Amino acid sequence: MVKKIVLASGNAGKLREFSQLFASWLIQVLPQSEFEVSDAEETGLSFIENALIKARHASRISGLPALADDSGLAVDALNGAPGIYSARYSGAGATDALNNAKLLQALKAVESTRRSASFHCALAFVRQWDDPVPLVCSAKWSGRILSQPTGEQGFGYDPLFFVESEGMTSAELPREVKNRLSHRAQAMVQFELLWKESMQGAGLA
Ligand SMILES: O=P(O)(O)OP(=O)(O)OP(=O)(O)OC[C@H]1O[C@@H](n2cnc3c(O)ncnc32)[C@H](O)[C@@H]1O
Ligand SMILES: [Mg+2]
Repeated sequence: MVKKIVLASGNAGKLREFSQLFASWLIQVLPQSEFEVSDAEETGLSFIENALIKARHASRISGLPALADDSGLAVDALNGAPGIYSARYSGAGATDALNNAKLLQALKAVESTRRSASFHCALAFVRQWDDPVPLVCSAKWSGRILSQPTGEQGFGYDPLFFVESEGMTSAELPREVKNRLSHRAQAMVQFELLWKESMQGAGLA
């Protein structure tokens, strides 16, 4: 029975959201920093490939099952950029603020009706580093990119991501609302199903 897993992420915003999303689970979820896991090189070409790379890397170093999240923002008017490069969009020394500034610059001439975008989240879970049957799932969350940052919650591109159904940015949403609607929240719903199915398959639930 899996009782302890490593969360293969160095992103404080993600770790905060996962601690809320895992709150009702009966397992211990430990950040990779507790095992001195270095950041893996994200050499994949898709969110799913990168999530698997990160999960295998954290599991190999920690010796524990590992879950990784690879996520990012795809802007339609930019042909899906920054996509898997979302964290590195503004180059070496990228920060959330620099990434947001670069995105606003790239969309400067694009009118509001053409600023549709989506957040994507891929989750990959491995029981051991070379697990041949990882649990993999993904989800997206649609919105629109504003012309100036609004809101203080969340992280990353949240202050620019306007959620039509709520009439505010994801950085203005109460955290329990983001944790119900977001790409990460939706991927977690799928992950929970896969997890339960795999535990049943193993005769553990
Ligand atoms: O790889 P790890 O260690 O998990 O941390 P990271 O920050 O490098 O994470 P990614 O490689 O998955 O890159 C994700 C990027 O997409 C952005 N992003 C992902 N989910 C987001 C969310 O819920 N709200 C705002 N931005 C998000 C985030 O700010 C990063 O720039
Ligand atoms: Mg990363």
